[in-house]
Amino acid sequence: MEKIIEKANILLEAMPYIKEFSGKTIVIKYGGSAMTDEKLKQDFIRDIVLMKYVGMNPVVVHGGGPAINEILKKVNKKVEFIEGNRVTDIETVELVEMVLAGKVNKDIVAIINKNGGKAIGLSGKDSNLILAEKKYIEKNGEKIDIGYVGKVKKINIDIVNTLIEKGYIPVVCPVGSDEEGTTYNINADYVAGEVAGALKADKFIFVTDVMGIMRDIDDKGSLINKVTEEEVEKLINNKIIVGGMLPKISACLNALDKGAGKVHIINGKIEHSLLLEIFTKEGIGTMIVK
Ligand SMILES: Nc1ncnc2c1ncn2[C@@H]1O[C@H](COP(=O)(O)OP(=O)(O)O)[C@@H](O)[C@H]1O
Ligand SMILES: CC(=O)N[C@@H](CCC(=O)OP(=O)(O)O)C(=O)O
Repeated sequence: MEKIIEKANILLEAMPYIKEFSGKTIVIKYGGSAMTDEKLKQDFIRDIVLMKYVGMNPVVVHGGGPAINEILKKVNKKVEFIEGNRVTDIETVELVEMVLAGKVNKDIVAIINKNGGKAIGLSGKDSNLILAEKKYIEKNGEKIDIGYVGKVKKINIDIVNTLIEKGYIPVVCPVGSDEEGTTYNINADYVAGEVAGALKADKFIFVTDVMGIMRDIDDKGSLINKVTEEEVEKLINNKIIVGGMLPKISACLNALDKGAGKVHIINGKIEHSLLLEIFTKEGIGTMIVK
């Protein structure tokens, strides 16, 4: 009996958060590194459906870096990143689109639907959601060409709003095109930041494979619970924040600038991390503030 009463208490604990976020938009960036365990993936996606059932409006932007690497290895193509962006030749961009808009996107959509949600998969090409332009990397005063890598020029968010209004869960993959129809591979963190900004999302959550921003990757105790823009700049200059965390930080700050509410980075390798972030006072991971 006590155990059952305890369950009721746990449900009640969630009530203030259900109230706070009911009707609110929550953008979730689901990183490829957090998708690799099938059980965690199923649980994670079920939690998104639960959010919808209690009245929130989740919007998913996903990556899939490891799945792209796998395909590239199979066809003996080199995997190379410069400052968090994949060097993407014409053959690679076709494979990226196949993997992200095809397999990865539709897997997420199918799991949401299997659990009773109504998901719609979108690439940036659908309804011109992501108008892209070629991105160059600036390094030591030089402009480096990394191929078919894009940056977001404009987000046409109408289709996402329409889907939310109709009760769907939009699932967006980071492939876009320019005015001529050229396809670009875009880092999913940047796309998520732009989508969160365009929606003025009440919450924007990065789900990745580390606890959050850490002072030392090997020391769980070094997790930073809350960080300001100024502190983040110091951490970048001191090379504490490097690699895959850099585009996340830039996307967080961009989203905050454009009017997103609370921004968090959490660990998708912890069971039900999303629910713990949303439905508990303590939350988990790192919160980024301006
Ligand atoms: N200070 C830091 N704290 C935590 N992670 C960091 C930090 N600096 C760099 N990272 C790296 O960022 C990675 C997350 O980015 P990434 O691999 O691109 O994930 P995703 O697929 O979720 O986008 C972590 O696995 C970690 O290696
Ligand atoms: C240009 C660029 O780097 N695009 C990324 C797109 C996928 C992605 O961002 O996936 P994660 O979120 O899992 O890292 C790539 O090709 O890997």
